[in-house]
Amino acid sequence: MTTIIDGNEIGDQITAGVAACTDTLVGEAVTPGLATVLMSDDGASETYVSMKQQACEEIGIEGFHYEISADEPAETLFSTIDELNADPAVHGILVQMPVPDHVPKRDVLERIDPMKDVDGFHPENVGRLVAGNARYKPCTPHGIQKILAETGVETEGKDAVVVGRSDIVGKPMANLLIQYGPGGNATTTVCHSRTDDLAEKTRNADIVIAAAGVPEMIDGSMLSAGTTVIDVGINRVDADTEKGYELVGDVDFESAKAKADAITPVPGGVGPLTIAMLMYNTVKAASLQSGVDISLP
Ligand SMILES: NC(=O)C1=CN([C@@H]2O[C@H](COP(=O)(O)OP(=O)(O)OC[C@H]3O[C@@H](n4cnc5c(N)ncnc54)[C@H](OP(=O)(O)O)[C@@H]3O)[C@@H](O)[C@H]2O)C=CC1
Ligand SMILES: Nc1nc(=O)c2c([nH]1)NC[C@@H]1CN(c3ccc(C(=O)N[C@@H](CCC(=O)O)C(=O)O)cc3)C=[N+]21
Repeated sequence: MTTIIDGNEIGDQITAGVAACTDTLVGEAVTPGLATVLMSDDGASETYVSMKQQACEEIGIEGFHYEISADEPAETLFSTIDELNADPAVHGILVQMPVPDHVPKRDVLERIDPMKDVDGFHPENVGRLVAGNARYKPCTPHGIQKILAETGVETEGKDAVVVGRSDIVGKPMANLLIQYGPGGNATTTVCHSRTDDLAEKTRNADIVIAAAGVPEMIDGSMLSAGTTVIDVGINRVDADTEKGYELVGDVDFESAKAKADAITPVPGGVGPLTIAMLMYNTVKAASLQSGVDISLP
């Protein structure tokens, strides 16, 4: 029997632990605060940002939301970040990616105070992660680590294949998988659009993590029996539904399920963990900035 991993359930468990930490902080007169900044007219980005704000509300984290029109100069975004860096009520800052083409992404990430960088994208935090001394683990890869642990999937000594090398998902995921200790010690291959014979790589894997942004590109024929399949992809494809689209992953769910030992669905797989780990990092940020100790799950 293939296990269909329930990301909503695992996410809820983590969120409950984070909510308890929030209560501890509030009892010490520290209300964790998360600022989200959206500079895009993209519908999907708006959906994700509002989900993040809703999660804050449910847990008792104070949410601050900023919208900047996509045709504003980069300077407008920079000055918003400067204000949030200086605001003691804001412990975490998330600038929703992607930003418009005229805004230099690297300058945005470097502008955020690394102590408030709850995405973990600032070079200082990336460096710490690579050095094995992470402050804020990037939310999606950290969430995937939690999924694997909760599902009882051992990573040590296993062959893991990460499809995608983005700064948000692929690279930090591979870095976590090769760390020493629990959730790491995997022999990790990172594939991308220039990889020759991807199927040969994925067929040799015990764990496949698909984060390419290409609808249903990994199918059952590319997998060996018994593989754990983590589908990060969230693709909107045109469909005759109320919203006019349907969400599909980077994995062809039915054919992959037939081969897999365990598999995450889309939606309801990795996505809820990304949000849960963002709440986790925000509470950690509030603890680090206030000096109030908490024991995160
Ligand atoms: N569930 C969640 O919480 C989240 C989901 N996502 C989703 O995950 C997916 C990936 O996101 P993100 O990492 O930001 O995407 P990017 O577009 O930044 O990166 C995609 C990566 O996949 C590689 N790639 C593209 N096509 C192929 C191919 N045919 N074969 C092999 N590799 C390929 C690219 O290679 P190259 O570098 O050579 O161009 C690149 O490294 C998207 O669908 C996104 O919506 C993202 C974040 C969170
Ligand atoms: N600075 C920054 N940080 C991010 O973490 C970040 C970002 N930019 N840009 C875009 C990606 C994407 N992302 C998702 C988060 C949750 C779901 C999620 O919860 N999805 C639901 C379904 C959502 C729906 O219905 O559309 C699910 O999979 O069940 C998806 C995608 C965070 N990202």
